[in-house]
Amino acid sequence: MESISMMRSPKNPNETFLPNVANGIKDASKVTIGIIGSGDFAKSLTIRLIRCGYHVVIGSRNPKLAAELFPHVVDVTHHEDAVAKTNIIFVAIHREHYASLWDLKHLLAGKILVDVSNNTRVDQYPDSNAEYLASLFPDSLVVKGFNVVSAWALQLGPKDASRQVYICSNNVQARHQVIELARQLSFIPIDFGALSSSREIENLPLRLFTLWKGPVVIAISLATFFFIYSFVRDVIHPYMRNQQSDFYKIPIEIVNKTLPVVAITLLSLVYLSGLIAAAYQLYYGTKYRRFPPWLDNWLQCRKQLGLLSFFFATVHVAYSLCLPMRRSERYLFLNMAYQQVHTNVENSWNEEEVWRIEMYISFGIMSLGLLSLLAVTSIPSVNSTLNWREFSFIQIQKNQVFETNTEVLYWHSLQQWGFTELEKAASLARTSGKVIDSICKLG
Ligand SMILES: NC(=O)C1=CN([C@@H]2O[C@H](COP(=O)(O)OP(=O)(O)OC[C@H]3O[C@@H](n4cnc5c(N)ncnc54)[C@H](OP(=O)(O)O)[C@@H]3O)[C@@H](O)[C@H]2O)C=CC1
Ligand SMILES: [Fe+3]
Repeated sequence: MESISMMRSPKNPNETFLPNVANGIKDASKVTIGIIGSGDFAKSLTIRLIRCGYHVVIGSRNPKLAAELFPHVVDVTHHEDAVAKTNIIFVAIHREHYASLWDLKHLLAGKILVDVSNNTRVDQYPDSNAEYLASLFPDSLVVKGFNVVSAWALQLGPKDASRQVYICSNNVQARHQVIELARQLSFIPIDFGALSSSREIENLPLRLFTLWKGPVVIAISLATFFFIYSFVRDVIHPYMRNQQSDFYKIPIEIVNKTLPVVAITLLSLVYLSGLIAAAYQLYYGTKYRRFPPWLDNWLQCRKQLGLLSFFFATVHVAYSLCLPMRRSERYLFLNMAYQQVHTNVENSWNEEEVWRIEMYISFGIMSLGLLSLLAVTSIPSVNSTLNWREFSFIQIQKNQVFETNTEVLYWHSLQQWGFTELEKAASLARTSGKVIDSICKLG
């Protein structure tokens, strides 16, 4: 079968490798892909390439030993031999070993070298691994890519893992060939432009929930604060004052009091950032001025804050549904009934209280429904089915209804907490927010 190795080796590095295919790699069965290294990544990539119909040649320091690890259809050979047989070579070894390929420099000239390496720390070296490879082999066409897929994900196939791969190179043709190859391997390639982006691509797998850190810390801090406040107010205070032991309230009641306040506060933080951004633009009279970094970060975290709010609200609903199941609730209910009989009260119906609670519960359920809708539309696969107008409709219209519900619930929560002063402050903040919002709309 014809392989790339049989083709003329290009003298000019800017020349395309696959002269018989105008738009990159078209017929996989005629293409041989080289891989240097026989480790985990090399093995998984080989399996994926073979499944997609490619020929694979492995370059190893010890081909005899390495051959046992690969399917028999794979050509496992020495580095020189492997490099001579192909024009697209994946460098599946660690950065520290790049220099060991120095002797192959003349053979690698004009060939595409795909750097798949990762580091163990963000910005570990002054230059990225791909830039370092390019500096070692200036006559080769270095392309960065595939480092965000693990060996495990490569083997599993496209079903169970993230499909996006980020690709960059200073040579446009080489970049497009690797992009086409990624597409044929069922990945979603994302063109990151020049090789200078490789540092960013190499840092991607090392990021650990970057956008989640701030919101999670805020949520935990709020939860801790409100939990302690509630514990002191509803358990410690009655105990110190009347020796009344209400410690049974800790696992459910105190937790359930904390959850909705955290949910609503987090949701307020989602809207507050937008209001501050609007005020900032009004103050400077332009929308072209960059927001300060803290506000920029806050605006970027809105989705995470919203989802955390949804989480707290959902858990609150589950806790609330369990409230009547508790043994303590049954005792309290019976005691209340007895007290009523004792004091000869036939009907303790309180119209105002009944209406208030009915309304709160109804608003609560509606808010949760709307919050679920917002959470669902923030899922990328759902989000991508909406056009910009539909998305704004859901975000703006639903938010407005939601804000009204939230206000009622906020009021209810704060009343429960006895935050009279805070209540006034919150009301003032909301009113000023609305004024700013209206001015923005007029503008
Ligand atoms: N494993 C993974 O999930 C992922 C790995 N990567 C990247 O892929 C590259 C390979 O990773 P992985 O396969 O896990 O690593 P392994 O340690 O499993 O394999 C590395 C290979 O490098 C070769 N090698 C070892 N020492 C030297 C040396 N001194 N000189 C030349 N070659 C040497 C060996 O091949 P031989 O003995 O045949 O020469 C070895 O099999 C790394 O850069 C890694 O960052 C990227 C994404 C995910
Ligand atoms: Fe509630």
